Amino acid sequence: MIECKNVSVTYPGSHTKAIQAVNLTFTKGEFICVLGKSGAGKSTFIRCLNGLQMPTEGDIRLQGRKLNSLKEAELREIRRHTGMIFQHFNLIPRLTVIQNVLTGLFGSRSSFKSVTGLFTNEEKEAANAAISNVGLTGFENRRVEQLSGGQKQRVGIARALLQQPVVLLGDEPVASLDPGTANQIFTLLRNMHDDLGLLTIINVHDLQLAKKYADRVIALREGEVIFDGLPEEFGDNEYMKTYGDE
Ligand SMILES: Nc1ncnc2c1ncn2[C@@H]1O[C@H](COP(=O)(O)OP(=O)(O)OP(=O)(O)O)[C@@H](O)[C@H]1O
Repeated sequence: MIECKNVSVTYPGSHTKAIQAVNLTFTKGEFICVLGKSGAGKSTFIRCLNGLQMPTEGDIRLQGRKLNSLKEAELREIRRHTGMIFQHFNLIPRLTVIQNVLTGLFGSRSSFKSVTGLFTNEEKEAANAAISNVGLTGFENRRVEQLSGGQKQRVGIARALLQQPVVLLGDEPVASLDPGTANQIFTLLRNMHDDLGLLTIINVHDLQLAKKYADRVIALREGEVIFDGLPEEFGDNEYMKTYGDE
């Protein structure tokens, strides 16, 4: 479904590669966690997968289509079916839960309709269904700034759900949450993944979460893939290689 061939990214003005020569294939149905120290390249990699960051070398193909040769409109179409959730939620604090969830439709609407906030009853019903799916019924008209971190991330997930995603990407979506809430969010993501048959790829700092929820673990170190395997194969040696100081 997604194929990365020799993918490297060098940021302008940098002498080192944020990710280097990454060769990976991801298929529908896989729930993958990406591990690595701060600065290992996890965010850069995730951003490459929805075309927010273009590789400076190599190719990424999504369902056979090469991302770096697509026109902006085609890229938008791909992003429309790629849900993305973030560490800091990327919500609009002064807007309500349902207004934030409806922004998930922006990718599929004309900019005029988006800014004027005209949504059909059908779209509002779909948003309410997504809100119910993440357990936030009753909060539809609450301003997001009044919610807890876990509730905010549920809004972020509902927004992604409304996009009817094929691929779900997460950039440290539980890094700002306490361990109990982080587990609840991962349970929700895993259930959603299983119900919808998604490809899910999530960056995470917490190895225990990766081991508990993922089918496959990938570890990056200084931009290189140093582990790609089953969670149970990621032992003490792999931990040291990923997080150790040498
Ligand atoms: N916009 C940018 N411009 C220049 N360098 C960048 C940019 N974004 C990231 N980098 C550099 O690229 C490398 C990888 O960063 P990246 O954010 O992808 O790592 P990460 O594993 O997600 O880290 P963290 O866990 O701290 O978010 C780092 O050395 C970082 O300083």
